[in-house]
Amino acid sequence: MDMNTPRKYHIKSPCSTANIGPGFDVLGISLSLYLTLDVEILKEGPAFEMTYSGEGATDVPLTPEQNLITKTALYVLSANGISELPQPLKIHVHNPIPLGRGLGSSGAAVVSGVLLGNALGQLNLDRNRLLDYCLMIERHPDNVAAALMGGFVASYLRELDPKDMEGVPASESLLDIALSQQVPQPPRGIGHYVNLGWAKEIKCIAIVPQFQVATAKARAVLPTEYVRQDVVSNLFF
Ligand SMILES: Nc1ncnc2c1ncn2[C@@H]1O[C@H](COP(=O)(O)OP(=O)(O)OP(=O)(O)O)[C@@H](O)[C@H]1O
Ligand SMILES: N[C@@H](CCO)C(=O)O
Repeated sequence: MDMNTPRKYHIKSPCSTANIGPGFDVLGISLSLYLTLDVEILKEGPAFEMTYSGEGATDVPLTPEQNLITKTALYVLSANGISELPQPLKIHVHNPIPLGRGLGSSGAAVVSGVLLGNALGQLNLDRNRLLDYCLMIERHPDNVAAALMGGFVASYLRELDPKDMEGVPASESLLDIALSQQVPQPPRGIGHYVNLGWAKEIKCIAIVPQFQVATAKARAVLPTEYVRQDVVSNLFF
C-alpha cells in the first residue's frame, strides 16, 4: 500500500505510575487513563492538521517537529528511511493525563508517537523493537515499558556502548530532527522487561498534585550515590 493511501488509525496509550516501592526506574504499572490519537490520511485537504483537547491544550505545540508525539513519529520514520509524513494528514489528540505530575504523560506521548510512526510508515515493528525506539527517547524505562506492554512491568535499561549511540538521537537532540533528515536506527535490545502478575482486587487511587515538576528537573537533584542503610530500608517498603 502506498504511504498516502487514505486510511484511519485509532491509537491508545495508557498513563502509568512508576518508582513503585524499591523499584526506582524499574517498576511501572499502566493505569486506565488513556491518551488517544485519531489519525486520518485523507484524499484531499491541508497537508497537515493537528488538533488537541484535554490536559496541556493551551501549552502543547501542534507542529510536527515540535510536538512530542509527532516528533517521535518523525524519528521512527526517518530511522526507517522515510523522510516525510503522508499527506494530507489529520491528527486529533485527546489527552486526559496531567502533564509533569507523576502519571507518565511523556511516556504515553512517546509510546503513541512510536506507534504512530510504525502505523504511518507501515513498518510492522514488533513490540520489542517498538520498545527500543521508546527507550531512545525516554531514557528511563519504567513508564514507557508499562505503557507499551501493559500491566505491572519490571524493566531495565541496558548500558549502551557509546559506539552504538553515534549519531543516534537521544531525547534532547531528538528535538532537532528535521523532516528530511535520515537518522541511524537505535541499537537492538536496549531494554529488558518482565510482565509481573497483578491481583485484580488491588485498585489504584492516584493523588495528583496541583503543580508540575518536570521529570528532568526532579532527576537532576538526585544524588548519584546512596548509603547502604538507605538502600536496604528502601527495599523494605
Ligand atoms: N500529550 C502530549 N503531547 C505533547 N507533549 C506532551 C504530551 N504529554 C507530555 N508531553 C511533554 O512531556 C512533558 C512532561 O513530561 P515529564 O516527563 O516532565 O512528566 P510526566 O511524564 O508527566 O510525569 P512523570 O514522568 O513524573 O510520570 C510535557 O511538559 C510536554 O512537554
Ligand atoms: N523513574 C522515573 C519515573 C518518572 O518518569 C523517574 O523517577 O524519573
